[in-house]
Amino acid sequence: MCRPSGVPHSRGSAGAGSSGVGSWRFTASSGIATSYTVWLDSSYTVRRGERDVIHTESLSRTFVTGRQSVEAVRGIDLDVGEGELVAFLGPNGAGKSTTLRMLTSLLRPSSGRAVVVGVDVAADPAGVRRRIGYIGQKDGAGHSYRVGDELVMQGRFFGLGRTEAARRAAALLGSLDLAGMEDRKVSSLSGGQRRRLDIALGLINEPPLLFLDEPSTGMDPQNRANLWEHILRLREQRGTTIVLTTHYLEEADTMAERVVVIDHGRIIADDTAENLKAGQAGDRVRLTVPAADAERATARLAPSGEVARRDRDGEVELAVRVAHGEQTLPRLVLALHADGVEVRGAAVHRPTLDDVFLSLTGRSLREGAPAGTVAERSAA
Ligand SMILES: Nc1ncnc2c1ncn2[C@@H]1O[C@H](COP(=O)(O)OP(=O)(O)OP(=O)(O)O)[C@@H](O)[C@H]1O
Repeated sequence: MCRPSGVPHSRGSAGAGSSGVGSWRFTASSGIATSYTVWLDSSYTVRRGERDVIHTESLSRTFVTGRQSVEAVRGIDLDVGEGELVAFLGPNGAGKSTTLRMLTSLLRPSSGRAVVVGVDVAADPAGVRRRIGYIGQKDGAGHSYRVGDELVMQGRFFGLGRTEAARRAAALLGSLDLAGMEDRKVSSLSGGQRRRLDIALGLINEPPLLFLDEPSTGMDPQNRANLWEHILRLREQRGTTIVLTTHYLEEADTMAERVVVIDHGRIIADDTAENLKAGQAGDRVRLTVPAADAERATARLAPSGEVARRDRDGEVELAVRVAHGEQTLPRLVLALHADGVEVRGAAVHRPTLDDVFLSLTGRSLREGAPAGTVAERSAA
């Protein structure tokens, strides 16, 4: 386990109770921590919905390297209440990780402010770190340690008794598909296994506010499901507030109760996935008719909205956006039948978050997504 100097080993300043110590990892070139797990006052209790645990005002970050300047985050205003599960969704380079790193005090904002669990990130970064958990994109475990020892040690640093630390370690190893690897050295684990160990290290202290930067990237579906089971149980049992970034549209759609869509460093939408899909895209009804009936069918569909047409092999597929596809489709089919149109095929396409992004930006989230993430999931 890596423990740089300056990491507080003492009790937290706010809230009673003990605080644990986490591990840090620094890149040699920049000195910026790229992955760490942090500590919290273990007695810090969460009362869901009582207050905002995150509040930002015009939060911004510009990177300047040589003559180049990148406005990674441009004025983010965000409030997250206790117990919320929020996903940051956006294409590569949108500013998700930079936002997360400012919220976890790893990066100083260039302007604006962020208050996390009641503490200003710029004024008291150590105070923020005492109260949160963070699972970064890169591995944070000490490579020469054994897996079981690393986890128990981490639990002990958080102030857990040996028995409790061992109990939680065993439970995490089991549910993250690492059972039987207790005695293996971290360095001998595969990339995916190491990622799961990182997650276990981040969860062992059951922090009240947990940040996860692309937690499931690279995991197979089974391990992703296990991870989510853990996260959701933690939330249910402890009221943990969870903020994560993800490339998986499906993950944001089904797991997060709130999706914050980020593009070019700005929040461009912030709502439940259901509302985003209903408000931005609507359902798409597709009907296949003989080419000879296409004109009549188009005239019938036109009052619902713009009709898209695709010709193929003597048939025409017509598509139109409607508010409630499943209710609208039978009515449309009956009306077309009454008009003498032969309907050869009919389907309702529920919008995805990619449709929402497309409708907001004119671009697909799939463009530029890393292999195995948005592109693959969307194609499925
Ligand atoms: N240390 C840095 N120095 C210079 N530019 C940076 C630095 N960190 C991030 N950037 C730039 O800031 C922008 C936002 O990056 P960020 O990592 O926040 O995006 P992201 O939405 O998390 O992307 P991804 O999904 O690929 O992880 C990008 O253009 C990126 O190249």
